[in-house]
Amino acid sequence: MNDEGRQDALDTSGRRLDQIRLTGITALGYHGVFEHERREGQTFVADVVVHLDTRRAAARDDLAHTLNYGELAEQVAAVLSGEPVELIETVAERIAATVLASGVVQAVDVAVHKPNAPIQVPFGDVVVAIHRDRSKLPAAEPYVARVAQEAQPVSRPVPTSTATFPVTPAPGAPVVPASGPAPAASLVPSGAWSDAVAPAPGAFSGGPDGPSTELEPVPAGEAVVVGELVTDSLDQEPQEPVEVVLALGANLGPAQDTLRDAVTDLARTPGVEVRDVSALARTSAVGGPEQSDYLNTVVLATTTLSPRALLRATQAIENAHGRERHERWGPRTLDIDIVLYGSVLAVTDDLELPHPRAHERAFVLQPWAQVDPDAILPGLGGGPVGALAATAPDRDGVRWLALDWLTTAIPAVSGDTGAVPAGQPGPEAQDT
Ligand SMILES: Nc1ncnc2c1ncn2[C@@H]1O[C@H](COP(=O)(O)OP(=O)(O)OP(=O)(O)O)[C@@H](O)[C@H]1O
Ligand SMILES: Nc1nc2c(c(=O)[nH]1)N=C(CO)CN2
Repeated sequence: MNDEGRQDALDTSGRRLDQIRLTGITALGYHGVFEHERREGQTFVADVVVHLDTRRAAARDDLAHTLNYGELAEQVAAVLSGEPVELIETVAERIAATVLASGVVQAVDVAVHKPNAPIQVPFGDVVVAIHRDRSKLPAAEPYVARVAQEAQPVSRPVPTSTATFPVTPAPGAPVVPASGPAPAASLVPSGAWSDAVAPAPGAFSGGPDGPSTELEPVPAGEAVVVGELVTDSLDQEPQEPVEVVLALGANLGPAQDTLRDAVTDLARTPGVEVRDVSALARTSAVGGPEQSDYLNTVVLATTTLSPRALLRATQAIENAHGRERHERWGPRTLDIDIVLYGSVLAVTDDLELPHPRAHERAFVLQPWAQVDPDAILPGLGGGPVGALAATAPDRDGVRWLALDWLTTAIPAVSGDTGAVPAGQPGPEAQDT
């Protein structure tokens, strides 16, 4: 909380986000529990604080990279005067959902005031104030004004991508040249790979003929723009479940328990199905300050979430386990990296696929090779995972792999940090 009682929102690196504040948006609305409130209406007032990174907009002096406060005011007023509901809590959720529908917004504070509420004692104001972000999503759908619905959605997403992204267009999907109109949400067709993004060979052990990632087809009749910045396809849900590889690590607190709970959390995440979990590796820390050993594991899963929704889900699990970001590669209660998302290769500000350092990390490659001996890592520096593990610079730092760690406490993993004397294997551990 800051001095004014508002909550500061942080970016994924733990830094305070910028804010756009809009206060005193006023409209006549018909919300309320009582019949006379529904009939006569009354004044509702909203204050909104939008948390986002405004640097890109400022650097380019371009409204397309931030939230237009004029549109924001209209959207909020449309919710206030829109479809009546009983509770101002619901009104606040609707406003939050509508604001968060913009891809540039990371979090939002909403306060809804009802200064003339039917309260039978003298009072100044009654306010419901909420904070919502991408890990605590609003309990409402974004609001779309009825009249505007056909012509233009009120909550039009703002393009956020920094790199094009490979998409296999559906057979017969229309592709128009760069001069075509830019829709709010469209896909970049294959054949227009940028330097940063290229098609990858099959992921998992499927090799080149393995599963490929098919994202949503371009709806018939919808235009596609080549080369322009468009809504990022990393936000698009796949048509079919996609195989993903997640690397988990922990070296603060009860690391074995945390990793086991994190696997359970992943398995409970809607849209994620855990298929297999590797042995637990005890590894010496790579990079960063001097710190205790890590416990590492690799989870094979399938997902129907978009790449970025999966990132949000894994970050929410990290946060739920007390993840704090102080210094690069510093000690942590829990880290979950997305090593692979199907055959997708992408480089954007917030998500890189495959994980850019997976190919050189024995603490990822060894447990991965244990659970999937035929696995192939696509992309730059990629190759058979077992071979990469054998030559990775930190290979000697992998001390042991414990097989039954999900169901059995590993006696060698003791104390708060999970640290054990160097080289000491657990009872059902394999020396590496
Ligand atoms: N494939 C990926 N998986 C997870 N995070 C990613 C990925 N690609 C990019 N990121 C971004 O990396 C940022 C930093 O993540 P994190 O703090 O976990 O890094 P780290 O674990 O300290 O370092 P490293 O990325 O080397 O493992 C995240 O906020 C996320 O947006
Ligand atoms: N052994 C080990 N070293 C690390 C790890 C990790 O999980 N295990 N994670 C890091 C940043 O993600 C940096 N260094």
